[in-house]
Amino acid sequence: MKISDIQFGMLRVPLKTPFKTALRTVEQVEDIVVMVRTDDGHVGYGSAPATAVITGDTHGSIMDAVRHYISPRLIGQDIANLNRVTHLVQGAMEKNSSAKAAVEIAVYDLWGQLYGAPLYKLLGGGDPVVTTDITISVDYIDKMVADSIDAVERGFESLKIKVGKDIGVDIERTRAIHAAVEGRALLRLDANQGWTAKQAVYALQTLEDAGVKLELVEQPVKAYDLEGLRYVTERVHTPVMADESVFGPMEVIELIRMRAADIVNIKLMKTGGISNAVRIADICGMHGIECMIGCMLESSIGVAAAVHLAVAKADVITKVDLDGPSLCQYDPVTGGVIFNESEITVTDAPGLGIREIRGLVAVADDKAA
Ligand SMILES: C[C@H](N)C(=O)N[C@H](CCC(=O)O)C(=O)O
Ligand SMILES: [Mg+2]
Repeated sequence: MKISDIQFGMLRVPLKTPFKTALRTVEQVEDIVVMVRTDDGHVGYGSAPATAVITGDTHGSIMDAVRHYISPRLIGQDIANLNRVTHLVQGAMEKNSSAKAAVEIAVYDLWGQLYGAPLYKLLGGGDPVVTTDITISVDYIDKMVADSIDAVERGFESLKIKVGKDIGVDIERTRAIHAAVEGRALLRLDANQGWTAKQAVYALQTLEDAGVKLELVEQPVKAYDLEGLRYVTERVHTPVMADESVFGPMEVIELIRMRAADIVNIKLMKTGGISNAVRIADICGMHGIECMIGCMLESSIGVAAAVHLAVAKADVITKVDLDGPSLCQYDPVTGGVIFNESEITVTDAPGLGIREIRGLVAVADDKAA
């Protein structure tokens, strides 16, 4: 099974409600879909959103990276040599993690198809169901409380509450949601870099003193501020999770060396795909550090790959934030992973199991090769 061609499509899916964080507001998912074709007629699917404020990647940069740097190295490569192929993807250029992720996801899809096995089984197997949280966008307090109650009534047992806009209002937001859901859901805060280290300690200690128990706080300070992250981790009882501060394995090793956080958020769009995500899970497992598997605001194509990884690495990946598809008005993908609110189930279809993607629009000059 040799790679013969790589093509693109654009997939847009409207959200149920705007997605708002300290970094951005988005009204629809917009993914570049990568289709890797082989000489024996198979196609592997991958995708990447343009999360420029986090990864630096745009739709244009994703397509340019695949077209001019990654694709020329892959044409003619045999999918059976998975490690060689992923090595070529990772070494094609610096950064551009979303482009690398989209291609790697498609390659792993083909690897599963080659052996007629679902990806999670090739990655080690596991129980085929995972439970995700759901994001509560940062907004007026009443709106966030209403969204939280609605999510709990829909069966979500963990809420990922977006904060990081205004420290005083963030404390009030969290207290109001805590009071409204009355222990019916775990509360995770994600400040998306919106606080200083001192603000974070103040906010978290205030909430702790008020009896607001949080499962964790995600990325309280700027991505580059590892000292600040450690400052917070050392001063609060609430477990601190690194998200934007860590992309690949080397950054995770440094984070662990510094003891800067308690938990690591693995996202395929940061790691450049599955090969480095597996490495991170293994590094964290060796050091007794728990991981969350997260996603960007993206469609069920890329998230499906993250679900397979979560199933196979459930010993280390103990927390799941794969709610991208749940935030969409519909799932354009047929086959593969089944997203049903908080419950996500992998099937035993080969690879990712994707049979059809509705609404995929061709992009001009779509040939990556
Ligand atoms: C969608 C997911 N629950 C989430 O919140 N991810 C964000 C970044 C998503 C984005 O801006 O596209 C995060 O964990 O920071
Ligand atoms: Mg985050």
